This record gives sequence, C-alpha cells and structure tokens, in this order.
Amino acid sequence: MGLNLESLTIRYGSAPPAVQGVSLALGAGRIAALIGPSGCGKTSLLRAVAGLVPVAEGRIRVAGTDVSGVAPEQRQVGMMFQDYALFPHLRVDQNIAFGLHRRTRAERERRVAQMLEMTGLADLAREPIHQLSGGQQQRVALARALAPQPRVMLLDEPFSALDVELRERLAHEVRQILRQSQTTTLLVTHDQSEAFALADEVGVMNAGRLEQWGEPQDLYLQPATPFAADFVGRGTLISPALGQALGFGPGVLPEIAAPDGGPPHWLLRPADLCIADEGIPPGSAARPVLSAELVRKSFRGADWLYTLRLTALPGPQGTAPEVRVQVPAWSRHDCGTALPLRPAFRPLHPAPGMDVPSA
Ligand SMILES: Nc1ncnc2c1ncn2[C@@H]1O[C@H](COP(=O)(O)OP(=O)(O)OP(=O)(O)O)[C@@H](O)[C@H]1O
Repeated sequence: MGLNLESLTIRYGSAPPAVQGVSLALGAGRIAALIGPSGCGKTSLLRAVAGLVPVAEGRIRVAGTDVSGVAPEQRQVGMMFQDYALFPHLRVDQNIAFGLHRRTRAERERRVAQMLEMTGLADLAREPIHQLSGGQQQRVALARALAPQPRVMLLDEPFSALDVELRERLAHEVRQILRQSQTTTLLVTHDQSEAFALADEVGVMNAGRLEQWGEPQDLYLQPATPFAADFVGRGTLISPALGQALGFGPGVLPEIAAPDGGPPHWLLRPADLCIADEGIPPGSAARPVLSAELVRKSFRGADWLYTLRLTALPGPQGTAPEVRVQVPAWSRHDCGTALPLRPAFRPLHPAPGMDVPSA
C-alpha cells in the first residue's frame, strides 16, 4: 500500500478540528488530489502526512509503516511547496543534489543525471536558478523532491505560480514524470480541472471532512453528497417531484441515493436546463416550460452560469427553489428578469434511424 490514513484528526489549539476523522487509502504508485473550498483542511492534511503538523487522533501509514510519531526527515516523504523553495544562487544540478548529501559522490551524480533526464532539464544543468522561467523552476523543484526517492510525494498547489496555459501543459508533464518514477503522490489544488487532469483518484473535502473519495468520472457522475454534487460540476440534487415539474421524465436525470437514507434524488446539472426561447433544437419546442426569475449570474468565459428562482413552484417552506443553468456567452439578461425554462434537448436513447454524430 502507498498511503493510508485512518480516522485522521488535526487540531490547532481549542478551535474546531481542521481535519476530522479522515480515512483514505491510496495505492502504491497512484496519484490523488484533494480539492475543496478554502479552509477545508487540505493543506493541514498534507502537512500532517509530511510530519509538519501533529496528529491529534488517528494514524498515518506510509508503505504499510505507521509514521504518525516519526520525525519528518525519517518518513521518506517528499514535499513540493507552492513557492518551490529553491536556492536561487545555486545551479539546477546543485539544487537537485540538495537532499542527497548522505549518498556517495558517484551515487549522487548518477541520481542527479537521472532526474535531469526525467524532467527534461539536462541542457540547463549548470544554469543558476534565477535565470530559469517559472515552468523550468517548477520542474527543478519536482526533480529535487523526487531525487531521494520518497515513498510518498506531496504537492501543495504545485502550479499556482504559473499562468493558465503553462499549468495545463505542465500538469500533463508532471503526471508523466510521477508515473515514470512510480511515486505515490497526494496533491492539493483549488483547481478542479488540474485535479482531474493529474489524478487517478480525487478526494472532495468540506469543513475538515472527506465527503467523497473516488475516480474523477465517478465523482462527477455519482456524487455522494449534495456538497460533492455542487462542488464538482455545480450540480444540484432535486426531488423527483421537482424534476418532473421541470419537465424531466423518470430515468432521464441520474438518480443519487439520499444521504439520510430517504428516497433517491435526481442530479440536475447546469447543462440540463435552457432558456425556452433560445436556440430551440428541432423536436423540442413542445417540451414543458416553467417560469423562473434570474437571481444571479456569473460569467465563466465560455458561458454564463445563471441562478434562477422557480417562481411558479413554492418550496416546502414557501421559498421558491433555485436552479442553475448554463447559458451561452452571448446571452444578455438582467437580474430580476422573468425567463421561461425548459429541459435541454438530450437524446439519451436516440430513436431508431436518428442521426447522432459520434464524439
Ligand atoms: N498554523 C495554524 N494555526 C491555526 N490554525 C490554522 C493553522 N493552519 C491552518 N489553520 C486553520 O485550519 C483550517 C484549515 O486550514 P488549511 O490551510 O488546512 O485549509 P485549506 O483547505 O488548505 O485552505 P486553502 O485552500 O485556503 O489553502 C482553517 O480554519 C485555518 O484557519
């Protein structure tokens, strides 16, 4: 086994626990990412695995060994920080050799050469750090952390200092490097697309607890809790009655077991609804229409995310339920506007002879 956490709890003073009862199992050589809102305990958990924060309750096992009370430098856990913490006045190869002081000179040179090769830095080996770009520095930091062959590698917001385009490219490169070195890795990021691009497994944290742990696609398709549904993919769990009022028949929206053991809910994503009078595809004009009022909107670049109140449907306490709808970037509606909604056209089970383009 790579990394196991058993009922891990972390406290700072008398405040409520920063991490509470988190258990997870990460297989050897696998890559996992923790995501969750700011302050949910991601970094605290990572730092506890590194031994930088004491554990109040629970156990941490690295490759089967309980390291909960072991000093950080004896855990064989590598950590790469947001700011890389490189030595700017030293050369690339000297930075990579930093954690290898206990090895013989020949061993050290061999390992540094290996790491330079693996991270594509061989041509820059003798350059001083301060002359490198952000992306190159990021690779040096990774090479330095991997050089002592840690049993577990921890990455804290590894790309936060880089621009978006570089982040995407490096995420793939870093994944390849970690794969090649078969290093069990746990990383923390606030960027979901980064987590999904890099990780085999993703953990969703909320208020110190691990809400869900699973493969990225399962997290999206089968969120375990309303929080996970909302946080990953801005989904909302709605009652089947509301789903039917919105015009969905049974079996159209994914069914999710209610957390309290009650009747299952339906998972509504922002792409499942659209504004009734816009871009009506053939065959869907006759679908039911429900009136709603635009409450909030946020521009996301490629589209808008609208939050609408279903004014025709008072909820259980007399409050109208809200839904989120993804609308095209060119849409222009003011908050307070009444907008008719209908289910988005989605041929789940194309009729025989229907021409559905393949992906
Ligand atoms: N050294 C510390 N002393 C006291 N409280 C702390 C300390 N570090 C973190 N906390 C608190 O613990 C909680 C979890 O913080 P943590 O940094 O682990 O969250 P996070 O999910 O990594 O947040 P972010 O995404 O903003 O970095 C927060 O309430 C924070 O204020």
